[in-house]
Amino acid sequence: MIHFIMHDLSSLIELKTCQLNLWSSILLAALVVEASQVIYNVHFHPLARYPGPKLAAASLWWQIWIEVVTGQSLSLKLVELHGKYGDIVRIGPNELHFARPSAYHEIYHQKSRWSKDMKLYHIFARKLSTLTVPDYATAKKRRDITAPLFSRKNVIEMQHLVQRSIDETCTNIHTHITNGRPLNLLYSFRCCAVDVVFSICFATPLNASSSPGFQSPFVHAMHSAIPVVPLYKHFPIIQKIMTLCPPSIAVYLKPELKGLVHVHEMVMKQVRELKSNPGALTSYPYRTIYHELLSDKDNVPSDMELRDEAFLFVNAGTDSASDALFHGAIRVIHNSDICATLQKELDTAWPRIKDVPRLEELEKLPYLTAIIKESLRFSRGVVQPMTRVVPEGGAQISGKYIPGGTVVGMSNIFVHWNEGIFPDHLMFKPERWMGPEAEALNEWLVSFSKGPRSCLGINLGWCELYLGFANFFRRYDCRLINITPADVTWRDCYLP
Ligand code: HEM
Repeated sequence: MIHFIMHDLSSLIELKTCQLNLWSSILLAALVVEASQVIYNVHFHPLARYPGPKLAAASLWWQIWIEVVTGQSLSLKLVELHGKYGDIVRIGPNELHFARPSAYHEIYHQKSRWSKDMKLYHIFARKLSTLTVPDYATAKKRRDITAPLFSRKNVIEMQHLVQRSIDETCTNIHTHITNGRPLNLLYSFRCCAVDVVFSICFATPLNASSSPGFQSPFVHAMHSAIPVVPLYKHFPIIQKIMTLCPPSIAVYLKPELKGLVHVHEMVMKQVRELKSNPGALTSYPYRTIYHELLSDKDNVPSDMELRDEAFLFVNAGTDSASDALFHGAIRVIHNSDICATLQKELDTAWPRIKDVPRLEELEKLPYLTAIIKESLRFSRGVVQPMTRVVPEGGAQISGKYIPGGTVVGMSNIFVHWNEGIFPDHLMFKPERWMGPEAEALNEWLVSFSKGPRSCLGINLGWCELYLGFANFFRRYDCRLINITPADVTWRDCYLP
């Protein structure tokens, strides 16, 4: 008996030792592979001759350290790195970042057919949308479908919808004023912008602009979801798990997401109704994205494609426009001379408050136009380098040959903060956009990006900014309470 037990015990020990040996061999093999990869990346990779932190060249963990562990802004870190290493910096084993402004036009140029780098663009849970489709050809087809909705002609026709959301925002602002309560400017602009997207794109009201205190649960949810972007960028698995998580559990884990879940259900309901009964579109008061997306009977998008496209427009159209309004407005309010000059121009062009001018008239106002451009320059838009993949055969960027397959990008702050182009770049100076030399400056306003993947909603964005600034400063005299523009800090999470 004892003999048998001893025998079993020794086989068990042998098995355990064997398992242990197996695990240590696997671990050792993994370490050898990783170490060889690091040696290859640093010394033999085609990008090995480009300067930059050795750790960044060695492994992706350098970016994870910067963005996820220490919570720094990649774009701000890049300012420091370019100061040290020059115009081109290697910021990943296969990634280069550029600082010379002319490189912006070389990467995001109109003739470029370069793909988006999915390491960045998978951060969007909505994979099937125009923004997240990586290759040029597929994206072009997708863009062409909804482009008529965002053409200048259509935006001019539909501007009353933008004005309607602004009027609703102003009614809510009025309630604040009569109750003597201060206004959360960022949230009021966010609510207005999201309502514009809902009315133009879906012909469905969200009524965020009327929410008490502009505390729309949806806007709140969107805002609280942004800081998680760097984590999703580097650990897509976490995002996948969160996407698969049933809404009730997601809300239980993060109650702020309630508004997002509600809107998700709202969008899905509209999508399912239209898929089962496309004829219902004839009862809509005007054309929406669904009219365009469902127009090709031979190529009907899936429910998921429709949902992803819908969410793209909400995401793309909300923060960008409202951030520009916010950053511009606080700077205008902060500087009484700028504010007075703007209000004088608006009072002259818009003498009777009830006769609201049209976009076409506002576009002729030079100071308002200059305010908008300077606000766009200050608001940063998509601040993270929008990464693209250099096609086979390579390309010339910043005077250097860049091999095919390299991921390249440039944050817009390297253009908008360039002293040579924008002297005193940290000062809000609308005048820089006026006068004889100002025309040449337009090429350096890159908030909407450039090239075939630049902003599809640019005309709508401009419309919101013209009507938004004009209405706000024609109707109200404001002052900042317990805050100056310098107090507004930001962190790069794709958007600021
Ligand atoms: C001031 C307002 C806006 C700014 C500054 C802005 C900026 C941008 C930027 C920089 C991109 C390129 C993103 C990238 O490649 O990573 C982009 C793309 C896009 N924007 Fe805007 N945007 C604004 C408003 C809007 C609006 C109102 C809409 C529509 C409702 C919109 C729809 C889109 C779409 C569909 C794309 C994807 C284009 C593509 O990938 O081919 N944007 N926007």
